Amino acid sequence: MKQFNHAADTIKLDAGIRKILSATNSEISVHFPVKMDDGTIEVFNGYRVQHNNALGPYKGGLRFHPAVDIDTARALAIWMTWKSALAGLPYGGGKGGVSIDPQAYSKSELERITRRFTYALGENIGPDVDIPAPDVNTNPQIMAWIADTFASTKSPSTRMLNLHVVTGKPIGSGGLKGRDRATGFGVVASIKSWAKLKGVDLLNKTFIVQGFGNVGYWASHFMTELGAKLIAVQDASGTIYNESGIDSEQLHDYVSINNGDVYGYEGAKQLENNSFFKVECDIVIPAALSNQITSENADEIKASLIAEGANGPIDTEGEKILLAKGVDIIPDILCNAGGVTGSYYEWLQNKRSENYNIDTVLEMIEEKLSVAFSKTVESARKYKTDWRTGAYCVALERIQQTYQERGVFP
Ligand SMILES: NC(=O)C1=CN([C@@H]2O[C@H](COP(=O)(O)OP(=O)(O)OC[C@H]3O[C@@H](n4cnc5c(N)ncnc54)[C@H](O)[C@@H]3O)[C@@H](O)[C@H]2O)C=CC1
Ligand SMILES: O=C(O)CCC(=O)C(=O)O
Repeated sequence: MKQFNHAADTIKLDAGIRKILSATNSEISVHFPVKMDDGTIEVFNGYRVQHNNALGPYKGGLRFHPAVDIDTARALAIWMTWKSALAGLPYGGGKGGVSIDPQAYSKSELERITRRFTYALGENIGPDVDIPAPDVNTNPQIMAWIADTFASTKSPSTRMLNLHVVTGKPIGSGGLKGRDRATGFGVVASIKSWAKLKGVDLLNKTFIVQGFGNVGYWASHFMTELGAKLIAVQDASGTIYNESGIDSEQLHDYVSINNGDVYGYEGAKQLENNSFFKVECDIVIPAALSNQITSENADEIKASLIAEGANGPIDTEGEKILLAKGVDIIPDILCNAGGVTGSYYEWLQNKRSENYNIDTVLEMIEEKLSVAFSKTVESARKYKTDWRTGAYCVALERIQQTYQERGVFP
């Protein structure tokens, strides 16, 4: 809300529209029972926050993590509204999840948890209402279970018309070729736009990545393709470092047989977790959780660019320190918008009964992100402000225009 209020002041946002955008439209909290493998019953807490739908159906991921609660879902939903608006997509913002550690459950328990959660959300989601997608600890398999459960509640004649209630599905279930890599690809597309703007050659530039899941891995993959060198990775299991370079593909293979964890990878040495942001490098890509860079550690960062793959990785105090040091920050709502943009093409593909090929998808994503990057930089110049505020101003101006043209239902 601090970020929003600062941008709202900057563009002198209409007072009524500021009031509308300061509140979430709905906050759904559900408690649902699931039978465990041993026959006992557990009750889980799930959330879906729908912030604003002035531009189109609510859109945003579902997270399965112990830290998920209504506050987390609220912040993430609000960021989705700005992200979709900045990328020029016909969506509003929503986000949600279930408060669980998925590693503590078997695959069949996770399937039942997902299906009961979907059932509990009922008509609050739908292809033209609110369209979830993957986020932390959720994946294409989980999206397929959601699509199947939601569609199964419809009459046989309309069942197949409802599969695009979620995006990020497996390819065989209507998924988009390239959605798996869309977010990491978009992070690197934004870094390329930055490099072009600043006249920086990315060849041999060093980078470090926090989080080596969907976003962290694919960002590393595409950075490596450009000739940049990955030298440190941190995830929930620990921190690894190799100044000669870490092979992102080898690490990915290791992680996939090591329970998702980088810990123990032999091609790098282990570091203390609190040394990660101190690593000397050119680019930092946070691709894990929020509030990782704060007033406690912002000063340790030596890179010239932070590309926010994660949502909200830098808190407002940390950001002040970084900006004062002259560090460039590509803000989350721009930098990681490749994911929701890919989701948009999946949704369109399903609506139109089409199949896009992967090259077309990546080209379309790069084009949209490049436009959003230019608009952000122009807006920051116009308002003499930082890129995050510039990006928010573009998003708020688009939403303001919609409200001004359509009015508010009496
Ligand atoms: N998946 C997507 O399409 C999108 C994801 N994002 C954001 O990117 C971030 C990562 O999401 P995904 O890659 O999808 O999740 P993921 O579940 O695939 O990977 C999460 C990674 O973060 C690591 N992690 C968790 N807790 C950590 C901690 N305390 N310290 C360091 N690392 C930690 C995990 O070990 C894992 O490597 C999240 O902030 C998410 O909201 C943003 C846009 C789209
Ligand atoms: O793909 C989507 O719809 C949303 C992805 C997401 O949750 C995010 O951008 O934070």
